Amino acid sequence: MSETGPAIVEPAVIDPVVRLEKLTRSFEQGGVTIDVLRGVDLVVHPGEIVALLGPSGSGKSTMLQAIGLLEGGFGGLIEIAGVDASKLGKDQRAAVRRDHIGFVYQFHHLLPDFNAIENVVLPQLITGKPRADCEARAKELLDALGLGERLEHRPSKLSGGEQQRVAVARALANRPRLVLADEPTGNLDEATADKVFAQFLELVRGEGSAALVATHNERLALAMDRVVRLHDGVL
Ligand SMILES: Nc1ncnc2c1ncn2[C@@H]1O[C@H](COP(=O)(O)OP(=O)(O)OP(=O)(O)O)[C@@H](O)[C@H]1O
Repeated sequence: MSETGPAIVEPAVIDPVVRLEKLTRSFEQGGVTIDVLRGVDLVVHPGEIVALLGPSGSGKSTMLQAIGLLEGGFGGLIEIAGVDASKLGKDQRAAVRRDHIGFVYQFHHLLPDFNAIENVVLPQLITGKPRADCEARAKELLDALGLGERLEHRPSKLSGGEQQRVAVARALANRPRLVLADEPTGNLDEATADKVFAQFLELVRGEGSAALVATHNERLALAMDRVVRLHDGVL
């Protein structure tokens, strides 16, 4: 021990991946105002995998759109990786999405004219990374998802579960700090959904990303680190 005693180690200050405070969103429909989100508070920490449950129409997708910085019209605070989104313009929001967030939807939204590996390479190319590195990363992810023999297949030649696994690889390609998933296995039969979701969780955990997963499925929710429920516009 030195004369001055042991070094004092300051705890590292790590920003939450997501911080919402009093998030609100209303929609006008036929002259009626519907208050969908009425003051949602949420913190998601780095590497944490959170299930977002709630009945149909409770606002789960609306919440993911807010966090994904996909739409305006929200009240309250939305902070992503320590950045206050309300202070950002359109291009800066797009940059935060590109650098920090990966998306998986209920339907895969893969580009039909590109094969599996190309679908995972494309979102990486816009970051300016060399193509060979993008391809190596895509191959690594698709291999990990058991699609090593399907790299050259277009989406129409893949099964529903395989298509969704390519979508998972695409979401993780740029090593996002946060994955937003909206019913990621909602379009699959139960057995396939369980298998794909287990692979999704393993990969997200292995990558150290945080995830917020909207689902109706209580069984899937139990496999995650924490469950939050949206009810009457609040968590
Ligand atoms: N662009 C919009 N214009 C008007 N109303 C909207 C709009 N988007 C969503 N809503 C309404 O907001 C409410 C919440 O919708 P949202 O899709 O977020 O719910 P959800 O919990 O994801 O539902 P589900 O589980 O069925 O997907 C619904 O009543 C919906 O009709």
